[in-house]
Amino acid sequence: MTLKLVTAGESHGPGLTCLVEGLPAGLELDRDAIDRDMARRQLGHGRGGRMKIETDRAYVTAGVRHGRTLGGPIALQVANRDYTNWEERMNPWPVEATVPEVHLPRPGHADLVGTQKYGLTDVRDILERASARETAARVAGGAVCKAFLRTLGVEVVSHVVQIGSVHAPAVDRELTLADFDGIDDDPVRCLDGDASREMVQHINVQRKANESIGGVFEVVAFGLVPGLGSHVSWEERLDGRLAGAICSIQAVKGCAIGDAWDVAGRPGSQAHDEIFYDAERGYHRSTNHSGGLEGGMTTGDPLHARGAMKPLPTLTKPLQSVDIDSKEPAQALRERTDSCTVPAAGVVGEAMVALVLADAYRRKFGGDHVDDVRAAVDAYRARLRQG
Ligand SMILES: Cc1cc2nc3c(=O)[nH]c(=O)nc-3n(C[C@H](O)[C@H](O)[C@H](O)COP(=O)(O)O)c2cc1C
Ligand SMILES: C=C(O[C@@H]1CC(C(=O)O)=C[C@@H](OP(=O)(O)O)[C@H]1O)C(=O)O
Repeated sequence: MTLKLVTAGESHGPGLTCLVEGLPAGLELDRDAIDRDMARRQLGHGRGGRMKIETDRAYVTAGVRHGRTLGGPIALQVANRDYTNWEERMNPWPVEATVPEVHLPRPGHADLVGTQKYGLTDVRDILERASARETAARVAGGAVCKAFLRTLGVEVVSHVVQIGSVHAPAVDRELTLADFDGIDDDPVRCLDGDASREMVQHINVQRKANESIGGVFEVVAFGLVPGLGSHVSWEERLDGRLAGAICSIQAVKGCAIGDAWDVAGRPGSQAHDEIFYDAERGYHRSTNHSGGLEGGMTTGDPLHARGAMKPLPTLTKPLQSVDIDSKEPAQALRERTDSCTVPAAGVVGEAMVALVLADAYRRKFGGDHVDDVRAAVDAYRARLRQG
């Protein structure tokens, strides 16, 4: 049994759809919890004018009855409020008006290579689907995956560790779920108050200088069983699945599992997590450099996966480009834009990690009803406790 998530929709079209296929029947869903994640993705200092227009909600149109999943595909719909301002330009059907084409590709966006690949002359035919508006649909589906994980004792959270050149101080202990209480009240979703203030300042300064800003977020998952994923084939190794899911987020260019970049420069004796055993705790480790993954499998320690985001491509002082109609030099398209979305990307990262982990639970434990899954997980945990 595997889990699939598919999205459809354009940034300024009528709306977005997410289909989640492969969850068991009987899973209780909390509408408010789903919409909380939708709202969290819209937050963060550095967002642009579009977020003042949208108030995202996920409407369930299939796969759920009276708050419980039925075992079939779940369909979630998110409306684009902005569509009313774009109805002529984005109508699915022909319109009377002449809609001018966009011919100025932005360096760093999908604009140029998309028109080349698909043989299109209007950059809008590419940018509408390339836009990270699509992540609203992913977060709706991710919230359903989180509900599944929550019934198995797993929580997925995130925080921002870098904005532009400002880094949050390293934490020299394992984070706990309690550390994340109230993090959504912070304007950049950073755990350190001083760093947060500096990050906000940095965004303000860069935005004023017509710049966009990237950074790094970290997703942390608590409460996992050891042994999700597998060492036996490259496709089953969870490191690869997580890195793929995180790097699939628009503008994310790198993923680090645990202390990846740091341990690359250390001797082995300072890179690995020594193993201990006592009757009460069973096997355990006193450090977590591995980020909770060894041999492509979860160790049972908190899972840490970071995503490095490049600065957003749309600039208020545009870069050099070429008009794809006249082939003359021109400045890139200047559009309304966010200046920094690392906090939002962290929430999208949660959704993608939740999808990969929920899929890993489905692969390992199967089950048609959520009670069957819980029973299988409990039996597995009991076996591990026996040593
Ligand atoms: C939540 C979120 C919001 C984004 N907002 C913008 C934006 O306002 N302007 C922009 O140019 N890029 C934005 N991006 C990034 C682009 O969508 C992304 O750079 C583009 O799709 C090209 O893909 P690539 O950078 O992965 O190559 C955003 C990304 C995320 C995750
Ligand atoms: C709409 C969202 O993100 C958008 C992603 C995006 C891009 O180019 O990726 C460009 C901006 O959209 P617009 O062109 O309408 O201002 C962002 O606001 C969202 O996150 O919901």
